This record gives sequence, structure tokens and C-alpha cells, in this order.
Amino acid sequence: MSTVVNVRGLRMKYGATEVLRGVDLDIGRGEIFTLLGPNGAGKTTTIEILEGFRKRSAGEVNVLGADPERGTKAWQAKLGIVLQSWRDHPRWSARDLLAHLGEFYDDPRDPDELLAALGLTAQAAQQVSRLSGGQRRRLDVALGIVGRPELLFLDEPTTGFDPEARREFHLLVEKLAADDGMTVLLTTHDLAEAEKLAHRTAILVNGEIAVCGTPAELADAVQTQSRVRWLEDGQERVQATSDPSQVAWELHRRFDGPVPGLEIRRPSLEESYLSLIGRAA
Ligand SMILES: Nc1ncnc2c1ncn2[C@@H]1O[C@H](COP(=O)(O)OP(=O)(O)OP(=O)(O)O)[C@@H](O)[C@H]1O
Repeated sequence: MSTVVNVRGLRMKYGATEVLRGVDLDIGRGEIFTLLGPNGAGKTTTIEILEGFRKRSAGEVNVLGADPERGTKAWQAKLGIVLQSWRDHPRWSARDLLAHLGEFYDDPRDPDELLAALGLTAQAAQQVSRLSGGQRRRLDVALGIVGRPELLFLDEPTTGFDPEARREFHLLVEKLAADDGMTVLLTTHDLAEAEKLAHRTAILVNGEIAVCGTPAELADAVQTQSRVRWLEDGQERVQATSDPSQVAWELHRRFDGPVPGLEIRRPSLEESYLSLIGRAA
């Protein structure tokens, strides 16, 4: 897999305050990568440096083959950027805004197809200022992908989405990554979203990447114990263990065959995350 984002030893200071203290990241083409972390961990700062909006204090950063501090117009055209909030063009209709922004790109997506993909067909002619919060957010995402970016940055994209819109959005991101090979870097506070959507997640704590990996690797890394449940003498039994296969094997031997009601539950990303933050705090 070719690397789209490569970061080594990234440091950022605001005045005397060091916000990033040596961040390393590698993101491959077509990957959906999530940056998680508590408020103030440095997620937006990291993304802004990768987008070329902010000058770093130290470290090596390469995004789509270029240093973002020296990104050309052609380089910028390969990025899709969805900020936490846009305050623009309130009197434009949703469709006109998309069509207008699309004119800046060589091969823009069709505005009507985009609106349909984001469930906004009924709002096509509506003024941007009259959209609901969730509709506005979906339009933001449409604006981010109208130019068929190679790399899409999404800063907390699903804030304000209802469950249906969230599900549709996840399907769209998965499709864009799978079909078009688009790479997606998103920040979220929704741990279930990271678990559902991300191929890999990095957890930023105090300006450092505490853990990086697939949801399963994250769970392993923080070693929250799995729970093994089974039925015995008509009662549910539960055992917490770091080696559920060992427990299951012992149970299988003890029962001399299949274990009634056997269930092994790995810790969710949320449990792992909270234990990590608790440990690091
Ligand atoms: N322009 C700035 N000048 C000074 N300090 C800043 C500036 N921007 C951000 N900070 C500080 O840097 C730290 C990291 O901020 P950042 O916005 O990157 O965090 P975040 O992880 O995105 O947080 P959130 O989840 O709340 O959006 C915070 O303590 C913030 O107050």
C-alpha cells in the first residue's frame, strides 16, 4: 500500500505550551483513519498542519508527496477539507453552492448525485441558511468531496447527524474509500463511529500517540480484560480474563464437550479508550 501521509517527530508549540510532542503517523492509500482523543489533545492542530493551514514547530511531514508548508495549488486540489463549521454563502441554494465549488476542479462530481448520496435531494433548492444543523453538516461533507479529492480530512463530521444520516454517511465514506481509493482522515468523539468505520485509529493523549492500530489491536494494546460467559447449573457464570481462549479451552475440557451458552466478549473500543485515558491522565 502506498503511503499518503507520513509524519515523523511532529512537534507543535503555541507560545511556551507544547501541544504536540513528537507524533509519528503513516496512513496508506484508501485507508479510513481516525484520530481520537480527549478535548485539547491536539487533533485539530495535527489535521491543520497536514492540510497546510498551520506551520509546525518541528518534525517531518509529507502529505501526498509534498511538505504541506510548500503545497502548490495542484497539491491543494487533491485535498478535500471539511472543517468543524463553515459560515459561508447563507443565501445560496445547496445545489448552486455545490455546482459553484465544483467549477474550481477539473473533474467535479455531479451536484445532484452528491445531494442524493447525502440524502439532500429534497433540500437542493433550499437556502443554505435554512438547512437544519444535520443537513448543513451533510452539505459540508458534499462540499468536501465535490472535487474528487485523493485525501479527505473530516473534523468531527457527524456531529448533529441523526442515526439514519450517520449510517448513510458511514456507507458513503466506506464506498468512497473502497471504490475511488480515497484516503480519509477523520477526527471524532464518537468511539462507536471509529470502531465501525476506521481501518485504523490513533489515540492522541497529551500530544502523543498513545496507541495506534485496528480496533482489535487497540483493545489488545490497553489490555482491558475480555469477559467469558457460560451457563452452569442453570446459572450464568462470568470470568474476566486476558486470555479468553485459555478459559474457553479449560471449560471445554471440564464440560467434556461444547460449553452451554458460551460467549466471549472482547472489550469495546470505548472501554479500551476510557481505560487508556484514565491510565494516561
Ligand atoms: N491558535 C492557538 N493558540 C494557542 N493555543 C491553541 C491554539 N489552537 C489550539 N490551542 C491549544 O492547543 C491545544 C490543542 O488544541 P486542538 O484544537 O488541536 O485540540 P483538539 O484535540 O482538536 O480538541 P477538541 O476535541 O476540543 O476539538 C488546546 O489546549 C488548545 O487550547
